[in-house]
Amino acid sequence: MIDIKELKISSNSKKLVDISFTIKSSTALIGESGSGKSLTLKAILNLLSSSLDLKKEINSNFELNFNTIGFIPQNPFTSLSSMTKIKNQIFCSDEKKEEVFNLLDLPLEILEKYPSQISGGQTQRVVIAIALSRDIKLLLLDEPTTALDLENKTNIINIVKNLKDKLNIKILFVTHDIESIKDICDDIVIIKDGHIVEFGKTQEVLNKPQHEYTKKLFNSSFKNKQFRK
Ligand SMILES: Nc1ncnc2c1ncn2[C@@H]1O[C@H](COP(=O)(O)OP(=O)(O)OP(=O)(O)O)[C@@H](O)[C@H]1O
Repeated sequence: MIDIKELKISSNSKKLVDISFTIKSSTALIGESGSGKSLTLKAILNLLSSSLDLKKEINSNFELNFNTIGFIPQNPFTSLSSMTKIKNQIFCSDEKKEEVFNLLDLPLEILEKYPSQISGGQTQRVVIAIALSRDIKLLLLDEPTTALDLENKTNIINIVKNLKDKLNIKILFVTHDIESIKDICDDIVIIKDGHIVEFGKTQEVLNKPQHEYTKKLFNSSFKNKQFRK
């Protein structure tokens, strides 16, 4: 379990984020634009701008650092170097490359290609492969489906679901799109203006949201969609 006991971020004494929550297995952090999701991820990754003030206390049974955390960004297209073959952007043994490519259903021929020669969905899967090529214990996903079309979005959601079942890694999935996490994350945390307004088991919160903000968020996300089980 990763216990974020205290995470406070402020800028010139303006409070931007003040939250605490736990990641037992897979947690979704949901909120509208500007609610503080990216700042939270950056703080966990130790990538917060030095102009911001941070108070952080996280308890976990492993050290949170570059080797133990994998990060999947919103836009995979800027993550890869365009002039370098994909095989030279993954730093692990050939056996490990093969293992993660098989896990992500990526053809091995892609290793010999340049990023411009593969599709958007494949690019996102390569970015996930790079994260999994290290022995990570926590996977952070920052709206990983935003830049993708519906088919690739469904694909990535299925892949992350599969990873969760197959690998012993914890997941923190940040998004404003509830649809993308409902089958992946066991727990859900709703964030508004840097504060948690509601949290609980995903299905329970989806079926019976308590806070007005959560209700509004769900209604706008799920207009005309059948999502509750
Ligand atoms: N470096 C910074 N200095 C000052 N304020 C900042 C800084 N970075 C972000 N903020 C402010 O902190 C708040 C939270 O920003 P954050 O980027 O975490 O939101 P978000 O929920 O990730 O939004 P989005 O979904 O649009 O990415 C916003 O009001 C933003 O303007």
